[in-house]
Amino acid sequence: MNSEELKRQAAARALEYVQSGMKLGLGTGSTARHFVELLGARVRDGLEVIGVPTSETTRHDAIRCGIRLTTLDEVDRLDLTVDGADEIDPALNLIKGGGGALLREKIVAAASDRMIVIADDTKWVETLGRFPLPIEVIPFGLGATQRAIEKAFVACGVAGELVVRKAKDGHVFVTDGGHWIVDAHLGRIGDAPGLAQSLGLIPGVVEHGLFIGLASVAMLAGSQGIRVVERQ
Ligand SMILES: O=C(CO)[C@H](O)[C@H](O)COP(=O)(O)O
Repeated sequence: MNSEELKRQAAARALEYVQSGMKLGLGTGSTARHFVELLGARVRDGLEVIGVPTSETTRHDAIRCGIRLTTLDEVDRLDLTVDGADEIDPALNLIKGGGGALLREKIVAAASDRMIVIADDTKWVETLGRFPLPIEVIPFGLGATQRAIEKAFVACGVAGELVVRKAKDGHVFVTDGGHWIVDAHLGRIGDAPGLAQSLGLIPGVVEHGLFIGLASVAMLAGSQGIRVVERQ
């Protein structure tokens, strides 16, 4: 089975948790797109849900699939968010933001009673950090922000290169919120909650891709089937 089929299987399993009447957070990325497409098919069969997309890309996908949309200004809490991840550790802490949507993804996940992470099992790691950690920053004062990030790294016992993310056309990648992303190549993050806290205090850092304590369940698709891991 190829990786797209595995992602679709994980998405299909998450769909089993969706009930009519739910308010849903709709994630971003290739795995989340499978979920949106499968959800759209159920909506066309009569399932009644309303969704909040985590990116402009997902908003367009959801509209194409016939899913009714709302915003976090119009609804208070969401019942469930289903999203992908770049890395998942045994505590269900995540690295997200490979697709650049980490800010809206975190706002939506934090407004949800439950977050299900869907992925193929290559995303499962013992310790976060092999995947470069996305940090969304304000372009103004980038040098000062980067120096503050490096200081936080030293205090948290990690080190690695910071690279301003570029789009495919070679220009700086700009997020849906108009910010930039620096990817931190750390290799290993021993204390992800500690680093998350330190990065959150830096002026100029809008958000970072460490999702601590947000995911309740992970659905990991592999050649042996789907492993469901619940947060302890
Ligand atoms: O965080 C994300 C986007 O910001 C994605 O969920 C993450 O990058 C995983 O993407 P994919 O399912 O394509 O591997």
